[in-house]
Amino acid sequence: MLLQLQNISKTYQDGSSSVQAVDGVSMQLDAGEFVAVQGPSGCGKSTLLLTAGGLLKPTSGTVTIDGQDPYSMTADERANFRARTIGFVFQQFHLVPYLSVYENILAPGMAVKTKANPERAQQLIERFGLTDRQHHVPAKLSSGERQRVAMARSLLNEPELILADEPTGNLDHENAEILLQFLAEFASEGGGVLLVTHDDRAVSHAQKAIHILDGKLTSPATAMNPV
Ligand SMILES: Nc1ncnc2c1ncn2[C@@H]1O[C@H](COP(=O)(O)OP(=O)(O)OP(=O)(O)O)[C@@H](O)[C@H]1O
Repeated sequence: MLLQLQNISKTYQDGSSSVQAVDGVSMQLDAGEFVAVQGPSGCGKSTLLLTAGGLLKPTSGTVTIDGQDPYSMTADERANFRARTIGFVFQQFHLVPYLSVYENILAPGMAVKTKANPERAQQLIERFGLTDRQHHVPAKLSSGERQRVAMARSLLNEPELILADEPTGNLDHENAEILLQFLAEFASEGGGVLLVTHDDRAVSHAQKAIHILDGKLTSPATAMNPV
């Protein structure tokens, strides 16, 4: 099993008030699986994804990625483990504005010193149709191109798992389809994909859809269109 969440809860403490964003979520994801978690704004999707990705420690519960608990590691070990194991794709792309396409794609290699890999960055640039754009900074790109850069970057270190937070949120239909097909392809080649979204298009590419409401899963996984 690639990813396992056991009874995950996350409460944000905001002064004297607290918000329970995730409330007792358990789920698992196997290699080769593409699972979509769907729910309305504010229901805890991003919190769940950050927790699953070793970026936000849950208040209680256990996260296991590839047999390891990222929150039992030191911060440095966890950062290295994340960089080797997980690719992240976000709605807002999170590209470094002053780096070129090529440099943005190569950036995660810096986090994993043994894997900095210019050849792989070039292969990804070609695969994602960015050859003519590789020396541009993100501001010169379309939204679809920016998300393809983010997708290429997420693949640099050959992760086992991709975690995607509303990745189609800023894309038109054609670019959303391109992105979702890449995610489906990644899963069909043996990777795991966990996508959180309210976009029905995204869900139709997943093998399973899980619903979340007020921080709780509301339905068991149901089979969608098999990839
Ligand atoms: N850092 C924070 N501090 C306090 N409350 C937070 C924090 N981050 C999120 N929340 C609250 O936790 C709840 C869940 O937020 P979260 O962003 O996980 O939901 P979401 O389903 O991803 O929403 P959206 O689809 O709008 O991005 C919301 O009530 C939100 O206001």
